[in-house]
Amino acid sequence: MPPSETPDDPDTPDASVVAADAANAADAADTGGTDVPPLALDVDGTLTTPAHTVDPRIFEVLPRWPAPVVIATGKAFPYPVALCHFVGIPERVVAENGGVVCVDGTVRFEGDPERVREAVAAFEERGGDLGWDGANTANRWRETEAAARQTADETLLREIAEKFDLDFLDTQYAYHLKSRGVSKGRALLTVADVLDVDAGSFVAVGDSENDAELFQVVGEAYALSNADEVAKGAADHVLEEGFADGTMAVLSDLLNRA
Ligand SMILES: O=C(O)COP(=O)(O)O
Ligand SMILES: [Mg+2]
Repeated sequence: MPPSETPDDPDTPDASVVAADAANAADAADTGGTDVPPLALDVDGTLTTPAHTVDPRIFEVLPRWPAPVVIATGKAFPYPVALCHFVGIPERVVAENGGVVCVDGTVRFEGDPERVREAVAAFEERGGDLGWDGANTANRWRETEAAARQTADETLLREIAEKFDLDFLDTQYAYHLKSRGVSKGRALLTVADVLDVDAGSFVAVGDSENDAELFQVVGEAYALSNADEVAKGAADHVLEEGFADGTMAVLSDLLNRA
């Protein structure tokens, strides 16, 4: 098993130590004395293990983080909401690559879902298959864009995206068709506005081309070692560690710096 798959690898930060540092920083924040930044965290490839499961260390650290934590993902709306719920942090989420923004009791939608529906219909008319099973949980609750399994016909999807003036994204986990201009970055500006926090004060961690615009609006951006070239090119720092190991290393470092 490679080191990045073992949560208690001695080279990666110990969750209880980072959680204790976060709790101490939260105490300091209560008395106005910490510079721990707000976070914008991608999910797949960032809070997960190479086996696609959520790394349990985040359950210890994120609830104690002394500044806002925004979960920013390409997944459909219910997934990050459920993650926040079960981690025990406020529902501050960007879903569908920026198509949905939910923060502190408000929800906003971006993009043109009708055009995406038409594009998917055209894709299917041409014999394309998004690749999901009958339950279609990947798209069932999707409000603004469409996701396809990476078994889907990429060439045809790209052609359809072009024809309908949509963006095609490959996140390493799925293909997406989304409205142009919609992005995790634009969505974070909305979140920051609602929270009345400067977007430039956020630190972001991510792994794919759908994180590139996010990296551009935050103050400091980290790409994990498992990131694609677009994400690495857009980041301020490229980490040696991958997946949640890398994210934990960033969080530990941010607490030590504050
Ligand atoms: O839904 C995807 O394709 C990837 O999701 P992510 O943005 O959380 O990595
Ligand atoms: Mg990702």
